Amino acid sequence: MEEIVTGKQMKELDAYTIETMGVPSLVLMERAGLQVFESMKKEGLPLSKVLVLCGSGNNGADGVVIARLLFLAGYQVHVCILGNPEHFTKEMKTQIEIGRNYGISFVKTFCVHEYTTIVDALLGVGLSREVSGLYRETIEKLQDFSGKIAAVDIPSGIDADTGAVWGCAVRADLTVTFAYKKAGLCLYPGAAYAGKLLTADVGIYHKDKRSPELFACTDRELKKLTRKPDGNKGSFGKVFLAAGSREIFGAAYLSGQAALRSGAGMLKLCTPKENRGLFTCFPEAMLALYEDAADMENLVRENLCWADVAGIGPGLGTSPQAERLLETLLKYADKPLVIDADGLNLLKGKEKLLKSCKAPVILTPHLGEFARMTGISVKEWKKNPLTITKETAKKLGVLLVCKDARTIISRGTEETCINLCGNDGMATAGSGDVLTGLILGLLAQGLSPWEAACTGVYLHGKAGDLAAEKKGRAAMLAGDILEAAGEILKEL
Ligand SMILES: NC(=O)C1=CN([C@@H]2O[C@H](COP(=O)(O)OP(=O)(O)OC[C@H]3O[C@@H](n4cnc5c(N)ncnc54)[C@H](OP(=O)(O)O)[C@@H]3O)[C@@H](O)[C@H]2O)[C@@H](O)CC1
Ligand SMILES: Nc1ncnc2c1ncn2[C@@H]1O[C@H](COP(=O)(O)OP(=O)(O)O)[C@@H](O)[C@H]1O
Ligand SMILES: [K+]
Repeated sequence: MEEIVTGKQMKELDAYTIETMGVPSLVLMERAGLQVFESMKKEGLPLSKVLVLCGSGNNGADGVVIARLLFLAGYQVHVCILGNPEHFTKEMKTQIEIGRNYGISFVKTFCVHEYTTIVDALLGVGLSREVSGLYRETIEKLQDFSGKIAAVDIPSGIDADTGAVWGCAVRADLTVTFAYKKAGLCLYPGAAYAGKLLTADVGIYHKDKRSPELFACTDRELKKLTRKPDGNKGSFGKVFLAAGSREIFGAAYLSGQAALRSGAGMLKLCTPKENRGLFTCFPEAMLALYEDAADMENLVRENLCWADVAGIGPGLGTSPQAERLLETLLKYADKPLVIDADGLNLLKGKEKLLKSCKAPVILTPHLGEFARMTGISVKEWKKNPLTITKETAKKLGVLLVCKDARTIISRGTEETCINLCGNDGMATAGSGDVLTGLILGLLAQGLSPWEAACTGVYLHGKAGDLAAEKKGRAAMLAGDILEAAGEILKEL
């Protein structure tokens, strides 16, 4: 997994490295500047004439280092320092003095069109208020700039914790962030302002390995998924999935296929009797058919005995049968239960039943479903997604997967997972059904609910990226994500 930090945590780590480990602040800064300089070259930014815009804090001081390194390498470079000299940090004063000794050019005014690349070192993780005055005017001027922009640590104007824009912000082509990704670079809109995001090691260190509060999955988590050579279909797990309705059949098919494609041994689909004929195209699935609400109790209890994991929701509809099915599952489930789509819509008013469920419950709402379920608007969630997801998970006593361009996963504890892969091609009908199936498949193979949710979302995102590569973001279908998930697991 990859740790992600807030601005405050980053400042604490900086301070620890400097004060406890004894690494001078200027050493960290030199490494930071060098990493940005090297990245700009490696990424092929046009460096024939560069302007470095610096603020009065240490982000600005990094900027002066970058200007010096460019100057020494023979590039034409100008530095413009904004901000009140009375507020310069001690490192900033030192860097200006060193820069003067080398003879780099400091300018007071500039015309953006003269430059091929601009380095944004105005504001870093120390941004503390709305951007106004000269900083704002300067950031607005960059909107007309047709060259490339490289941001130091974080695009100026982006909140390091939430990704929100403080009045206005720099739209970078490249952001080189130090030591850890900042939460604000992972959440939208900050993620969009960052452009290509690189994380650079500058020597930040902490003796005590803390478990991260916020993290993203990486391929390392996927590589933990192994098959047992002597396993059988029982040992790879049995999935019971209540999905599909008279009107909708495809969702059950996609979800069920995803459960099997992610490696589950057996699948039983619980669906209305009149759907029987439709499933001839899905011979791998067993069927548990129901006719009316009265059938439910025995059917659910028998199948819960058989299954290792249960899911409900994709294409389920909101009929009285569907509602009864959900209630019965909540009443009797003693194995992990995943609730998605219409299962979530039917949950409204059933908080008590949900809380009394003996099984670990995973809810996978997209933001519309989340808003209907909780009364918290999409706008409100987007302002503070990490905290709201955590508090809602805690309040409901569930593991919550809030699906969005950056899906957030919480079980109400201190640790939160954010997914950094995937793309807008995944905003296509049935994509969420595939995710439900993947999580079920991983649960069936023995992953804990937390591992299955975090790894399942990551696998889904990776599969979305592979599908986009093959079919294009506009043309890809949920079925392509499903197929790609299988290919990714094969590559492991
Ligand atoms: N040695 C280290 O620790 C290392 C640190 N590193 C680097 O340091 C950066 C953090 O530096 P930092 O803490 O000095 O904060 P920074 O982001 O420069 O901003 C603070 C300044 O901005 C000002 N200001 C704030 N809001 C404003 C607004 N809206 N509009 C206008 N001004 C505003 C604020 O002004 P004041 O409140 O004093 O008026 C203050 O002067 C970090 O991102 C990384 O790049 C790396 O080199 C690695 C080693
Ligand atoms: N812009 C995006 N970037 C990355 N992932 C996305 C984006 N839009 C949607 N997704 C992902 O696609 C899936 C859509 O799920 P959902 O809305 O439930 O689809 P459906 O109900 O049609 O099955 C979610 O996992 C979501 O995180
Ligand atoms: K910056």
